[in-house]
Amino acid sequence: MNSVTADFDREARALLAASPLAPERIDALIEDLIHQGFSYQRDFFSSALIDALLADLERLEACDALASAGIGRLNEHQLATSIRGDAIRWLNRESPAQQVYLQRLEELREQINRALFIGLFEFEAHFARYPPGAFYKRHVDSFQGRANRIISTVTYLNRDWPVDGGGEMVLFESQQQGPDGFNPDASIREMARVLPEAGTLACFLSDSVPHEVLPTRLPRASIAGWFRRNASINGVVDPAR
Ligand SMILES: O=C(O)CCC(=O)C(=O)O
Ligand SMILES: [Fe+2]
Repeated sequence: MNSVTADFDREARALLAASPLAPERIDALIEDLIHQGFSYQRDFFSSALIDALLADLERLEACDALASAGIGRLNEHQLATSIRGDAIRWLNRESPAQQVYLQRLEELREQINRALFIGLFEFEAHFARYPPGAFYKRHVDSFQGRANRIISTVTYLNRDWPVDGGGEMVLFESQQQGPDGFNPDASIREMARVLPEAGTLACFLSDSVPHEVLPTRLPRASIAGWFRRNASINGVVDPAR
């Protein structure tokens, strides 16, 4: 093993030891998911892991490795930014922080599978940075019937987020989608408003919980992720992303 890989492994081991998940918080999250279709848990992740993830995101930003997020088939830039204004980078285990984060989410995946028998089989996630003024209009993360994204997760990385910082995620009452998907203009009841505070994990059902990100006043950092089930469309296995 060369010294670079040795350093990487040492750092990953130290971070892993510093960031255990609390079993009772996982239980609480799963209970909420069963009863209300969403959950958010403050201080779910240790400061050590959150700080390492934020440092990783800042390193990626400094080398211009984030790209404007697209939406489905719309790649017209202006149209996309009228719906969402974040820049993203997919996690790929390139740093100890990403490796440890993905390992913790793997543990969560196993626990959810054990409790709910829903056969989640993989997790994909990206860093997201919302510059001041950016938002993400109300949407659902997957289409019913074609749903391979089953449970959405959002982890926030923002230390000392002020109450007037904006950028809250608003969760709306679950809705059944029509044949054309979810109607973005229907009026629906707000269920929860989540501050993007460092260490908070939010989870919700991907195909039935509409949500939005309110305009942020400060630069806002997060990791959006999805537990997936394999979906095959017309016999073709749907690839990740
Ligand atoms: O960052 C958030 O609070 C939610 C992001 C989101 O809805 C998404 O990326 O699909
Ligand atoms: Fe979303």
